Amino acid sequence: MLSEQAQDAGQLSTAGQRYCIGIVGAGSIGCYLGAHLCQDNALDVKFFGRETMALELAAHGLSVTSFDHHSYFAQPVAFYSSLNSLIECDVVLLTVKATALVPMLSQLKRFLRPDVPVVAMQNGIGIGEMLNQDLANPVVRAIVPFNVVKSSAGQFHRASAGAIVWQQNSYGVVNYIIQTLQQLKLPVQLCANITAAEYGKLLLNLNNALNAISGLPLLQQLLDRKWRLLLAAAMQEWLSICRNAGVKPLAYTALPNVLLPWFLRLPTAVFRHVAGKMLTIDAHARSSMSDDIRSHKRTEIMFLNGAVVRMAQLQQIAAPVNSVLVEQIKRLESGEAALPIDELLHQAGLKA
Ligand SMILES: NC(=O)C1=CN([C@@H]2O[C@H](COP(=O)(O)OP(=O)(O)OC[C@H]3O[C@@H](n4cnc5c(N)ncnc54)[C@H](OP(=O)(O)O)[C@@H]3O)[C@@H](O)[C@H]2O)C=CC1
Ligand SMILES: CC(C)(CO)C(=O)C(=O)O
Repeated sequence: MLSEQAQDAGQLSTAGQRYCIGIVGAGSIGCYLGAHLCQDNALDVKFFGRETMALELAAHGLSVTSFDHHSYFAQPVAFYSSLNSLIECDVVLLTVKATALVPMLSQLKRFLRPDVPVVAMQNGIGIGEMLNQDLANPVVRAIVPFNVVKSSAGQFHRASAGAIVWQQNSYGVVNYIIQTLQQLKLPVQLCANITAAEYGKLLLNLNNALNAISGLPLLQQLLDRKWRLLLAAAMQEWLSICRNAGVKPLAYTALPNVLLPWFLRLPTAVFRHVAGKMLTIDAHARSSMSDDIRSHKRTEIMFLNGAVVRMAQLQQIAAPVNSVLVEQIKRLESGEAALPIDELLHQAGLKA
């Protein structure tokens, strides 16, 4: 049964079955989505992740909040630091970072039943292909457009807006999850052309590296024209590659993608005015790559700006701006400082 709030919104059915959902990689995105799904008593939600997270959720419960004031609390949370219980799952929401996929694959192969759909929620391109190469299970892609940050022990906060894009699919359990989230006021969008959805999200994620290099909160970084000039140039490179590849990236903002670079180059006062609602983002939000750098973790750079550089090489064109960004993130990963913005603009051949 769904909670009262969800029941009010319409009819859902599990056809009498109690679905068991595995959230594999219970961090920001996994805990945020999992807390929503725990509101539905027809679902048995199991979280798989690190022991430190298990202890944290045992002590504090799991709560989620959002910039739009929707909040949920879940306790007790069924948390496992070993993956053995994956065997019970009817579906997996795979929410580890893209960098953790390879070691995770062997575990999934070992414990998952072969018919169980795996929903891959990573940022980046080529994720579905990578999983399909090594995993017999069906893979469904889903793309999260909003930002989630851990705000305190056991608490995850959605800091920006947007509907999760789900690849159209025929798996009853996946479609049940989609409807449940929608009824719990977490917007969803179904998409037949998942390549377009991935490519469109990558356009926005090109800012993850810039945000990490700047060390600033997203809002502050976006309100600085020098950083926007770099982002506009990085986007321009990716849009040219998409055009050459014959893919029209899905738009995640109110503006058409092709206008984004122009829009970013506007003077800040005009940008702020025109952006209006597009800048609905908490003052403290940062990209997930910025969080990785601050916690000394490996970043997803090779799945983002690194993928742009690889595709540019395949198309035999240059992507100097994204190459500079990859280089800078590698510096940060190895503990060196990144170059100042004026130097970056210079290296990228741009003038402020
Ligand atoms: N956070 C955000 O705002 C957004 C994130 N995304 C994307 O969603 C994906 C997930 O990101 P996010 O939730 O931020 O990542 P997190 O790092 O917060 O969560 C992943 C969790 O999985 C754990 N983990 C990794 N490998 C294993 C393993 N083998 N066994 C158990 N636990 C494991 C990690 O632990 P440890 O760190 O110790 O390895 C971590 O706690 C990424 O691809 C990201 O780009 C997309 C949109 C927004
Ligand atoms: C939501 C967004 C675009 C925020 O930067 C993101 O995908 C991330 O942080 O990884």
